[in-house]
Amino acid sequence: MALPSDIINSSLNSPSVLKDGSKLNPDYIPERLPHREDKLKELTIAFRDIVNEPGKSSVRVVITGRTGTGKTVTARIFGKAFAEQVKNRGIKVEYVHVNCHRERTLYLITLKIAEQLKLSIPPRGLSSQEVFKIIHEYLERRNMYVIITLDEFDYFLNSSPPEDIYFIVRLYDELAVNVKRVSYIFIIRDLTTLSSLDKTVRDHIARDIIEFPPYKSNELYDILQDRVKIAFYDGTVSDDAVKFISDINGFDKGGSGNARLSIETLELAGRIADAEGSPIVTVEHAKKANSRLNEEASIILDELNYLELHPMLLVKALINLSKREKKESFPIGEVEDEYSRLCELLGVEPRRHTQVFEYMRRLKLMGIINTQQSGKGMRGRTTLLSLTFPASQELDDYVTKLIGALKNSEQK
Ligand SMILES: Nc1ncnc2c1ncn2[C@@H]1O[C@H](COP(=O)(O)OP(=O)(O)OP(=O)(O)O)[C@@H](O)[C@H]1O
Repeated sequence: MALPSDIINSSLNSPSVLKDGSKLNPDYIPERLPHREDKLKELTIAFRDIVNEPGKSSVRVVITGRTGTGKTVTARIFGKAFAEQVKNRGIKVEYVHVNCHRERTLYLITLKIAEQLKLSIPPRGLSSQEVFKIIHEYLERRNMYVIITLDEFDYFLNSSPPEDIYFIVRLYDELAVNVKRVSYIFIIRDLTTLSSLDKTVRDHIARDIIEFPPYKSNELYDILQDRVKIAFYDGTVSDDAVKFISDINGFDKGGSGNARLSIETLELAGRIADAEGSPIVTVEHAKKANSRLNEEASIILDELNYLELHPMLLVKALINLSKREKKESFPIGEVEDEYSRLCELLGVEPRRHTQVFEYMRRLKLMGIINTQQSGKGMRGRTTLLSLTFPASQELDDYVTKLIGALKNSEQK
């Protein structure tokens, strides 16, 4: 039997298909952005007034789209490249990227902006408004402009007091200045978050909306091939493996269109090939990686087997809405309406509201749905529901089949 030290040594020396795994890291910023060139163009057009008429207006752009559609990476690449290009034209622009999920309050967001501008702020005693004033004075002194991306802005809208939302978006009502130096990119996964906001606030956010559609399989293929070139040794990844991953995830083929998940699958396929001592990543490795990553989803499929008819119809209502409206979360009222419609179609009596509420609570405990409060707009809060997994065709078929079986057994 081999000694542990021998095993460790030989494994440390064993060859790998990966030349540089960091290129598959979710935070890695690639040099090229296949299939997002048009979005870079749209962003440039939206922000070109900073160059044409500096200081005249504060640009606001919303980027929206499902998870893994390249919203963050595109904003980052745009910001950096835009700042570099306008420098050649004599305009100083800094790009700042803040994740509102990590920086959960207005105060923390403001500090993060100051930190990225390399501005030192006294640790205590200042309000967010005062920090913003310091930031603006700093920009003014240096005759600079800043593009601030507020990523996962949904979280900020859903969890902040209205006065903080008001402050950040209506900045120039609060700061008495002539030259507008701050512009924003708001990244919002689900646009329904905006609908609960007061119109005067909403109009300051949603001026220009750029949608990022889920990727099709040929698009994922190009994105993956780019990563294969920089992360793997030449010729170590079979074309079939890349094709399999892009087909399984391509939105046009019933997948979620998620580039992050596709890259993650590619990486895992590489690690599986290494673990098996294979010099090539084959389609089998890609399949294994895919099913490992889908294990969680399959646990959920198992859970679905135990649902009764009415909670199952609520799941189906959410699947229908997600597919029809190409969004992820829906106000509870909308889900109930779709549920009632389904009941009518099936000729069953819909359950009362309180009972539906109870089912939703249970579905949440089972990890099948997520609930979230919508923003505290003037029109009050509402609960937003979403599925914890993509509403794929496969899942839809599965749920439809289960509903049919439950309906039949009820009739017997
Ligand atoms: N067009 C593209 N070319 C190359 N890589 C891409 C492209 N689109 C997305 N990616 C990569 O896919 C991953 C996910 O992208 P990103 O984080 O930008 O998605 P997102 O839309 O912001 O997702 P989320 O809503 O979950 O935050 C990252 O590793 C990113 O580099």
